[in-house]
Amino acid sequence: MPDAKRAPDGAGVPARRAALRLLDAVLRKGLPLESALDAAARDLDKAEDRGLVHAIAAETLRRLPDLDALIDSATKKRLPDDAKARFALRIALVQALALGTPPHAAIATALPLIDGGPRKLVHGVFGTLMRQGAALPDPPTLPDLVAVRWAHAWGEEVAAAAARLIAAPPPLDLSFPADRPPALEGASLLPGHLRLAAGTGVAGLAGYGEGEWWVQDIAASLPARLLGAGAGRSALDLCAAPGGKTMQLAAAGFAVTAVDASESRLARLADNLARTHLSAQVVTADVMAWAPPEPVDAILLDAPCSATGIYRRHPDVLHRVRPRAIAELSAGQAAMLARAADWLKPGGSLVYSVCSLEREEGERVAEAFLAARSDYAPEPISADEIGGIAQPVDGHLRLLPGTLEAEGGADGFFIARFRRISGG
Ligand SMILES: C[S@@+](CC[C@H](N)C(=O)[O-])C[C@H]1O[C@@H](n2cnc3c(N)ncnc32)[C@H](O)[C@@H]1O
Repeated sequence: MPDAKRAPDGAGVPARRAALRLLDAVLRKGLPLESALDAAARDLDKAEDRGLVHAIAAETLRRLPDLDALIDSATKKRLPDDAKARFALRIALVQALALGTPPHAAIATALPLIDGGPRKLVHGVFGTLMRQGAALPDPPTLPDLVAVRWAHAWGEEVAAAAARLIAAPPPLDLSFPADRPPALEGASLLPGHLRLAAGTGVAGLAGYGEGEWWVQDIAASLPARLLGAGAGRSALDLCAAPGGKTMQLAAAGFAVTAVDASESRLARLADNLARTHLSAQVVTADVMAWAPPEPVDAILLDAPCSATGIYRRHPDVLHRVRPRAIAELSAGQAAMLARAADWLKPGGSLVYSVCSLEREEGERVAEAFLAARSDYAPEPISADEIGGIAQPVDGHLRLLPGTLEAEGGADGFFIARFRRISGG
């Protein structure tokens, strides 16, 4: 409802209001950035305005501890975390210091967000920081909880690499059938992979409409590769949408059944298959309630997870994923893996993957699975299978920040492969 007392918004203000709503949805309500975007930007029609809203919110989330430290350095009394004045200052500062917005435009479009609140204070803090020549540090500072958790799990150097990788936008990785490389310039780190510069627009790129390739981080392309060639073999792709791995499996020749609980995400999977002229049987179902009609030769379970491994593209995970959620997800992953394991033929391979940087969702799930299932054995992954881009640990792949850093990095992932040795 329009606020009767509020002056009409000037140019650029609705996008900043939407950015404030989006940041509030992530930081106060704990919602994922991507799923909160539509509601937050509901009154913006132009794609460029929505793009600006996303850019402001995502960059604020990447730089939050440093933005807050600047704000705190210039206020006598600390502004509460959820104060509108703090949100408005974050939005103005991130634009002026990281997104190249002229400072006068950054503050002019942020002040109306305060609606009768402490405009003078916000104006004063912003002005002081600009006069002082305030800058954001490089690399950015990780939120304390994440820095401590990752340093504890993986060591200080990995946490430091994660901070370095937040500063630079990730490159654009494409996947395609290995025997049909697209005519594009880029670095190929594996067969069926091409890496293009960060910021490359997808829609205008040659071959998109023709379905010659799909966007997929190189780390996310590894699980399907580990199931090998598919001619004459059946595969279940569990938790499949939007279908990056389904397309890989179909391109490798598997007869794929792609299962996912989300209709909207499966609609994207169907579009992706149509665009790339690949085929799979698509099933809308909860993996915990569904079962296949007969056992299959290969299974890929890309389980729902905290997604902390994709913090570069989805920096909201740095702020909203808490240990309790990780524990709950881990229990769900273990239950899904136990169920899926009954659907594999003896001699078949099962790949379990999560885009998570938490041991609880990776190593711990794999260990507990092997301890509980005498019909399964590890099927160790070798570095040669993945072109040496990472070194397996105990036969599993653990991709940490720092992997391929000189080439632009890779998402954080855990991937394990098991072989069914009996039963079925
Ligand atoms: C990590 S994403 C999958 C990404 C996908 N494998 C790809 O490569 O494009 C996890 C998926 O799990 C699905 N999911 C979550 N819980 C599920 C359940 N109980 N049964 C089936 N799918 C589920 C979500 O809808 C989501 O699409």
